[in-house]
Amino acid sequence: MPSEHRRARTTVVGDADDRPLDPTGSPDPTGPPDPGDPPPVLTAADVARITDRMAHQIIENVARSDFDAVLLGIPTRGVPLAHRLSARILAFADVELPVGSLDITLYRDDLRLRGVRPLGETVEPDGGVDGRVVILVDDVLCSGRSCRAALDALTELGRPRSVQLATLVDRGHRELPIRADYVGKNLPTAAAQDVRVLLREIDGDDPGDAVYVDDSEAFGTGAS
Ligand SMILES: O=P(O)(O)OC[C@H]1O[C@H](OP(=O)(O)OP(=O)(O)O)[C@H](O)[C@@H]1O
Ligand SMILES: O=c1cc[nH]c(=O)[nH]1
Repeated sequence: MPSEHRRARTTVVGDADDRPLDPTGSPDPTGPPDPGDPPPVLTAADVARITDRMAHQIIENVARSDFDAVLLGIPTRGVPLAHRLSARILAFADVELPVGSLDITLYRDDLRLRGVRPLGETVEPDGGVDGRVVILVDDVLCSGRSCRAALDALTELGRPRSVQLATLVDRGHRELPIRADYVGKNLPTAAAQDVRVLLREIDGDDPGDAVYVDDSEAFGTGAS
């Protein structure tokens, strides 16, 4: 298993793609880097297909608001996902939703538990957030604490008309009353497992996009 890649925990989402996963993985080139590694639960082709479906769902929904919506990625991997969704929405609907990013580090309720972390970047989307539909984008939804922190961080940017949440994977294990409006894949997982999302913009082309479910025991802490 490539130790340089982040270990994450998960279960994925939707009007989610709930088709059974192929336990043997797929022949997609996004295979595990080491021969002994388990295959990814989602390959690059799966991630692309899921992203396209989420883009269509967002189009259907924000059309009701005259597309007065922005996508705000939560660092780290929510940011490239937000850009991908915007690009696919442009391709499908010929509408360009502005993209920004929202650093939540200082709003987390576990700052002391997690130790020092570098600050991420907050980038206000073109036109700001006031009075608009803000779609928070993240790669994994688990406890909901990151989303809660994002809602607090968002108050620094303005007062949206409404806030929605899009996540590539919902692994359950919620600790707060938070749900996603757009779920790529529901991945039921044990609490001790980690869902690890790799995206080529952050993690490079080798192996490229992939989602793994790891047994945290096998990898030490289980921290993402
Ligand atoms: O619902 P939660 O339990 O809060 O978990 C979800 C969050 O955890 C991961 O981020 P992480 O804090 O590991 O930071 P990273 O994105 O920079 O890796 C993931 O990217 C989500 O943002
Ligand atoms: O990225 C993450 C966050 C929480 N839990 C996971 O399994 N992965």
